[in-house]
Amino acid sequence: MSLLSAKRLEKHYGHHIVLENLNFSVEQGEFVTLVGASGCGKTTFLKMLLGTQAISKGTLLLDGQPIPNEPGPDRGVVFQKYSVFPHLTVLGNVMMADELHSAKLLGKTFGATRRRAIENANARIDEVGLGHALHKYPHELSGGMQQRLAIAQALMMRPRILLLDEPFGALDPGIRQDMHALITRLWQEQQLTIFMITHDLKEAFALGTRLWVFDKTRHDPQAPNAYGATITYDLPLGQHTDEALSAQAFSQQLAERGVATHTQETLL
Ligand SMILES: Nc1ncnc2c1ncn2[C@@H]1O[C@H](COP(=O)(O)OP(=O)(O)OP(=O)(O)O)[C@@H](O)[C@H]1O
Repeated sequence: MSLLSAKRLEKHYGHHIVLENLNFSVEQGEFVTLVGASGCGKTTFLKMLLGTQAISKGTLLLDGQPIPNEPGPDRGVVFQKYSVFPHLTVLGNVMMADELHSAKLLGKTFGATRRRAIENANARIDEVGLGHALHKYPHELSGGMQQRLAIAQALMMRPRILLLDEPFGALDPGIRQDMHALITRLWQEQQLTIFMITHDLKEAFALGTRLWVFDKTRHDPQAPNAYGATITYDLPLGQHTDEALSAQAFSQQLAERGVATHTQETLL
């Protein structure tokens, strides 16, 4: 059985059809990169996987069961910005992920349970290379360090699925390379299944094992919200290809077919 699967999945906001006819199955350990024009519904898709947006039609299954319509410890998420709490230290931020979860089950944690949570938080913080910054606040961290913190927070509950919404979009190219190495290491070590939105096709090729392009196949100029985007390309990505060249060739192919994504602007 696939980890995640969808059949004729749709998402509407009122009369606005954002996504339609999504069909896929994803196995554990895949790294799916998602590209598509701004506003085509990529974040909405991640929110359905996270459980903060309900599906409108069709099926979306996790382990063969309808995906719960609330976030759970099996799914972690990192957004481009503002994922961390500004008034909490690095340790406080990562502990918060545990506290939010435990509070739902047991109320506040004490004693041995809390000590275990602190040990767990320290381990996650070390994993992302922030062990030296345990008691710093987010405003004292660089952009890259803040995203490392957001990743540690997302991994605190040991999720199987990690959802990344343009997590490196605001970072400088050099820092991005470091973050690519980090996310690749965590993906491999923790056997995560990752869905990552990016506007950078080179990044999509460099990190993913599979690339999805979201686009509309039907348009009505009189009613722009009548049709939603779907997955128009589902491309397996080789691990040993020249990512930059492959990304450029694919970008040209998209341009020839009139698929508008931001990615072409950066590549062509
Ligand atoms: N909660 C909401 N209620 C109503 N409409 C929404 C809601 N969230 C998103 N939308 C609309 O759904 C469409 C898809 O938005 P979404 O953020 O999923 O796109 P996106 O592909 O992630 O865009 P970007 O690449 O710019 O982040 C947009 O038209 C947006 O305005």
